[in-house]
Amino acid sequence: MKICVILNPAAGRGVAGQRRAELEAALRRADLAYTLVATHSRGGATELAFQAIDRGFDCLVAVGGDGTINEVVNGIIGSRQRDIGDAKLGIIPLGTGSDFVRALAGFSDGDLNSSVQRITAGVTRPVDLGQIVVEAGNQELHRVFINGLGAGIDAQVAVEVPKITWVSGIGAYIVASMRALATYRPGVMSVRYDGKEFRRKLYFATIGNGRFQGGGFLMTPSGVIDDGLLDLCAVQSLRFDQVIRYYPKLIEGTHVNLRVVTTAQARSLSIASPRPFPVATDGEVVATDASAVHIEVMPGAIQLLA
Ligand SMILES: Nc1ncnc2c1ncn2[C@@H]1O[C@H](COP(=O)(O)OP(=O)(O)OP(=O)(O)O)[C@@H](O)[C@H]1O
Repeated sequence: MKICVILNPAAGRGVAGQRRAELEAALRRADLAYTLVATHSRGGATELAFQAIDRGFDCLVAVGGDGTINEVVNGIIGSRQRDIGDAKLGIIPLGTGSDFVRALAGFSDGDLNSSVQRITAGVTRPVDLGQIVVEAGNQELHRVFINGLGAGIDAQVAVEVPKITWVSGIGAYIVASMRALATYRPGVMSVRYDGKEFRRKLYFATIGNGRFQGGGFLMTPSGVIDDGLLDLCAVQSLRFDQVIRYYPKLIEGTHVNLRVVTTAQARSLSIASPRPFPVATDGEVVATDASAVHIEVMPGAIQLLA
């Protein structure tokens, strides 16, 4: 295995960068031959993944949070589709939310030694991905996600977070959620999945491959990352008092029993609205003015060192 470690020093609010020396010591202790590259900007991990695969690396290790994993996975799938090469995915989770690894047994955010051991062991398992086409303005955006997609107010939170510079960390997410709640105007959305359809005023429609989103919310409790299916959780437009009452249910996943919530499992889904809506994948904003997003499962599309 020719290993390229792709580190996002900004992940985990800079903790990933601060732990670089510790990470390299763990990799050396494990006697792993590797090349480490660090990202320099947003989206940088996708480009670094392309370059690594082009240079013959067949194992890419994403060091960071869900956004970094997402960028590396997009690099792997993009390279495969363009016949440049292919690679397995390793993960060393050093993120803020690290929602994807929450669904994986044995993974623990910040635990460098056990993450490195998993890469040394070299055992892989196939994991599903979601392939998306977003229609926004005159553009069609193509991406894949590994953990989940948000359309509506949950994506609006991802839009608001970077604007809040006067509070850091989790505080920024709380303020961003408040702002999104205060400003987001839910529109009528049409949701189609495997031949069924409903049209309703929605707060958001979330698609989960994994189970957790938004930094630990059990959004799609039936999500299984290798079942060949994606899980839908669509929440109707709510009154403020309902938001307050229902919000805690997201932590345990009991929101799925509410009448205002529609859940389903499907291989292919689409979300459309005459009112432009934001879309985020794996916590990163893809578009702020989408009119439609089409989502298709890619069963077992990536080999994860697990
Ligand atoms: N060198 C860099 N400087 C600033 N931002 C970067 C850099 N490299 C990558 N990024 C961006 O950092 C953002 C956050 O990365 P990531 O999602 O991995 O960490 P996180 O937000 O702490 O974790 P999580 O998504 O699990 O909560 C991504 O949008 C990514 O594109």
